[in-house]
Amino acid sequence: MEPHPIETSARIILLDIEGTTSSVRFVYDEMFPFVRRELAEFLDHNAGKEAVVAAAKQIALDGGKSSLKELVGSDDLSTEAAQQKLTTEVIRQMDADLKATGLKDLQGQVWEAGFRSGDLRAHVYDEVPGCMRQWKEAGKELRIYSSGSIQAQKLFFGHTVAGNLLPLLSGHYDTTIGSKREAGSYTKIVEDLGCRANEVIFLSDIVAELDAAKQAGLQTVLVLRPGNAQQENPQQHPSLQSFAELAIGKPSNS
Ligand SMILES: CSCCC(=O)C(=O)COP(=O)(O)O
Ligand SMILES: [Mg+2]
Repeated sequence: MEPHPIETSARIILLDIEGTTSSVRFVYDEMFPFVRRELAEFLDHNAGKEAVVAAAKQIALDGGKSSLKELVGSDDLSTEAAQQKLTTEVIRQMDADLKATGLKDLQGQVWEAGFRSGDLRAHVYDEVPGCMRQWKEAGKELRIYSSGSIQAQKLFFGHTVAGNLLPLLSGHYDTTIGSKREAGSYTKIVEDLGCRANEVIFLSDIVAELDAAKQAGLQTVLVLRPGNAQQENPQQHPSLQSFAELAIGKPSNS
């Protein structure tokens, strides 16, 4: 039996990445292990860069320290000892699967070499590129809201298994605008977009994120992909297994 389409007249389609456009497995089996493997060498070559020190400072704060100095014993990362202490904290935060801004910033910087060399090619589900193109041609604006940093999002969509999808995207949001589980973050996104909340439809694999978006007045859709974590109370949101089930441009009942 054909799945029932989800009809929406939303003008802006806001997409999550992990578990929505792309498989959780790619992130956990390829992207995160890349960081664990390459971090020490990355720090060896890049520890003096302002962007790396800025991420390290945020990692220290996100980890409950008052400063970088409290975490690594100095205000910079010039010594091997400081780099090792930072590495230990990064691994601790990754083991805890923190979606913290500093960790995501540093991960994005480490992934850059992987995406540019071709070691990493971002997974997207088969129908995703075609649907994104179709939506864009129909006049919809496509944007990303992910815990992955904006830099990482651009690398990701610029280097997918289906080629460069970045030109299809009109904008990006990450946790610098706020947590994906807080309604206020979606209100800020709507303010940035300069539209009404119900002109935006948010697609995600996580009910807590959709609850927050719905509270802010956005339309929401739960994306069910193989390997996604089981969600509690999913019935609050319409759901789909493929982007092809989203029927755009039709009257919305929201
Ligand atoms: C380019 S995003 C890499 C994956 C990642 O780090 C992440 O946290 C994705 O989380 P999402 O909010 O997209 O579910
Ligand atoms: Mg997700």
